[in-house]
Amino acid sequence: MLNITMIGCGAIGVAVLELLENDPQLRVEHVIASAGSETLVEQRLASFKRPPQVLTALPADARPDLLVECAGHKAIEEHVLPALERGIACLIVSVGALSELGLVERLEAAAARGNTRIELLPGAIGGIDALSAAKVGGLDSVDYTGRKPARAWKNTPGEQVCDLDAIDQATVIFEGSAREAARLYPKNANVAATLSLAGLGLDRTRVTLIADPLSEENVHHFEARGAFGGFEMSLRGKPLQANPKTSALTVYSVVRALGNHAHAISI
Ligand SMILES: NC(=O)C1=CN([C@@H]2O[C@H](COP(=O)(O)OP(=O)(O)OC[C@H]3O[C@@H](n4cnc5c(N)ncnc54)[C@H](OP(=O)(O)O)[C@@H]3O)[C@@H](O)[C@H]2O)C=CC1
Ligand SMILES: O=C([O-])CC(=O)C(=O)O
Repeated sequence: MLNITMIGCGAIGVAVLELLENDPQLRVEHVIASAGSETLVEQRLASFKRPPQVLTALPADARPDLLVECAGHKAIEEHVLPALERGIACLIVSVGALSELGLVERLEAAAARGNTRIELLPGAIGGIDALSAAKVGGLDSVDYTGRKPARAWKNTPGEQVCDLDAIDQATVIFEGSAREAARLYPKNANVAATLSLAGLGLDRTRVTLIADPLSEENVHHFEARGAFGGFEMSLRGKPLQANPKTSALTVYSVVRALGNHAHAISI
């Protein structure tokens, strides 16, 4: 059985815990919450058969088999880097954090010192296997468009571009590089960063973000061209009720990745 520590217990974290409850090979022992949010998180976990212990930092003597981040960009610096230094393998969903200059190199150095690994999860998108394989032969272009219902762009710079409550048609709120998208939209452009890191890099991947009042889905579309040929994919994700910014597939992506570490056959 794998002993897991989970960072963050919001929309993704709670849904992952629900799905893992009956897996005898995976056990989340600790959940790391933001300081001051411990009681709230304990309440969220009250109905679980064996709720994980809620802490604000990994105890010095704790040695989980895996640490999985489901919290947000700041958690990478705060929890993932120190865990890697301690030799704990980490899985992360907040891939957009790697858009900060130098962070990729710091994560690699921490993992090398800890003799461990960091795994960037596909989250709300698919096709990362094909895109990163295509990169081996050389890519010419990768274009990504993220389209979400208008409410998913609340409390983002999109509010300065248009009135999200008043728009009656799909409106482009951002065009630029994946690096800039991930910086400006930390809760909405992790997919842009993931596609970039698998493909052409954060500065050469072109990103368009759209607020669409007529859509109920988070639609991720990308097109890649290169020596391998061409590849186009459109994924229409259902948003989580607990957080309309986040697609349900992100939860399943975490559960799949953890299962692949624990089960005899991985796919
Ligand atoms: N790769 C992908 O495809 C996707 C990635 N994501 C990433 O996943 C993150 C989480 O998504 P979601 O669960 O929907 O968001 P929620 O806001 O519902 O939950 C995040 C939880 O993490 C907690 N948290 C935030 N920072 C820290 C920290 N430093 N240490 C411990 N806990 C922390 C928050 O607590 P509090 O509010 O009390 O700080 C909150 O309870 C997003 O911010 C985004 O970066 C999301 C969707 C798709
Ligand atoms: O969940 C999604 O649809 C994608 C998302 O928020 C992100 O890319 O950060």
